[in-house]
Amino acid sequence: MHPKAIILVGGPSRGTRFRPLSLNVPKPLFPVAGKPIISHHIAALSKIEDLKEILLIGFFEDSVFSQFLQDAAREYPNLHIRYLREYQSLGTAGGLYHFRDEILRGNPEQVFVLHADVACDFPLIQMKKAHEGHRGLCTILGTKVPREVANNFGCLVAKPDTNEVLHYVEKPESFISDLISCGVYLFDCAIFDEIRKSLENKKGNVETDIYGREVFQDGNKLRLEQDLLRPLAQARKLFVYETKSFWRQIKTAGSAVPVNGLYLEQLLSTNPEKLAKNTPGGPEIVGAVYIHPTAQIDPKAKLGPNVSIGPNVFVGKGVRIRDSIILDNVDIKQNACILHAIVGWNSKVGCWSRVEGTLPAAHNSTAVTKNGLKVQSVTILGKEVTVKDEIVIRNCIVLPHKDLKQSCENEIVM
Ligand SMILES: Nc1nc2c(ncn2[C@@H]2O[C@H](COP(=O)(O)OP(=O)(O)O[C@H]3O[C@H](CO)[C@@H](O)[C@H](O)[C@@H]3O)[C@@H](O)[C@H]2O)c(=O)[nH]1
Repeated sequence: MHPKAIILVGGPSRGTRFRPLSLNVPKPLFPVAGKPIISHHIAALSKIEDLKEILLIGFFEDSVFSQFLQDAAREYPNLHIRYLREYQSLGTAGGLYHFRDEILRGNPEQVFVLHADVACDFPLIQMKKAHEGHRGLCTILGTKVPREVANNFGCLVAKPDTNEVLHYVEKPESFISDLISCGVYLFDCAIFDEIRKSLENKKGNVETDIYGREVFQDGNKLRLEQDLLRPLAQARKLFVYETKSFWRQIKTAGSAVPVNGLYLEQLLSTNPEKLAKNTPGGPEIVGAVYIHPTAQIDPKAKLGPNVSIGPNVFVGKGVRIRDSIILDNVDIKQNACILHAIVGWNSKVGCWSRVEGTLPAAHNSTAVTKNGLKVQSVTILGKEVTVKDEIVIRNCIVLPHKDLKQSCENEIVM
């Protein structure tokens, strides 16, 4: 079987919850565990036999992905990776339909579709095996989540013996199931006939643009979930493959911290040579820590677990960093402490200062409630923020280019 793959990368307007980080980098390219979010998708896809082509579909400007595509071509010379731009947001299935000729070129039999904003170990080979063992048109990756958060996702009710999906309900109002869709699918290419059918059902909402292309009237995008998966479940053509391994959405900027930790933990068991080690005369490393080769870490610093340090970062004597992402060119002066935080590009943290979020993030949430108010549990410093010596920044989001001269807590610093 010869499959292709699509990564739905979305577009700029959807990155608002990812602020302030999305002001400087589109979310799909934000680095977790030392590489852009979608590089983790591509690494998993590269292991599928006979998969030669990956299409990123979204509505960012073309230039956004050009450097990334050049780097990916060097890393995966056998994969053809391209970006296809929707002229406007067409919805999660609209882009698939719009680019159907590109997708079907070369007659693939199957197509993987992956949301860019999820993190997991992408058990694609196992999904493919399961898919080829049943008569469905789609196998969807599912996972169990705590009951109280299940309604934020696409919920699945499946037959336990056959994994056939009996009901699919997108973000239901009341509890239906704790088995949810992970945003990772494997479709037979016959799915394009189903998309055509659901398009015909929406016919009243379709117009033809000046180029003769079918477009959906604004607000009537073609949605993979409601317009395709739900009817597929009704027709008994949808099956679930449940993962017992980690899975997490990346919606808010703060959610990058736990995702970074999950990918680092995965590296610890699969490729520990990519992680930092304790060496004589080196800094103290606890658990899974990634350090870019160009970063300079004082031997008296202590890092980890769950820390990623980007290129050209300088970490001074006595610094303590845990559960954090430190982006390129950051300068952390001696005895500073960074916990549950993201420190943006070119920022500076002064001596003896603390930049911290108070709690490890709960499952699929980075907000905690204090006196009835929602506060951040991760502190995020945007690009080029300066934190003066001996101050404490706790549970704050700090927009780029701010100069913090006094301590602050539970604030959005604009
Ligand atoms: N190309 C393109 N991509 C899009 C568009 N709209 C969304 N996306 C991409 O599609 C993915 C899903 O985004 P949302 O539409 O925001 O859906 P959601 O709230 O994340 O929920 C979806 O994902 C959950 C798993 O993370 C599912 O549980 C849920 O059922 C649903 O499929 C993201 O990667 C997003 O960038 C679009 O118009 N065009």
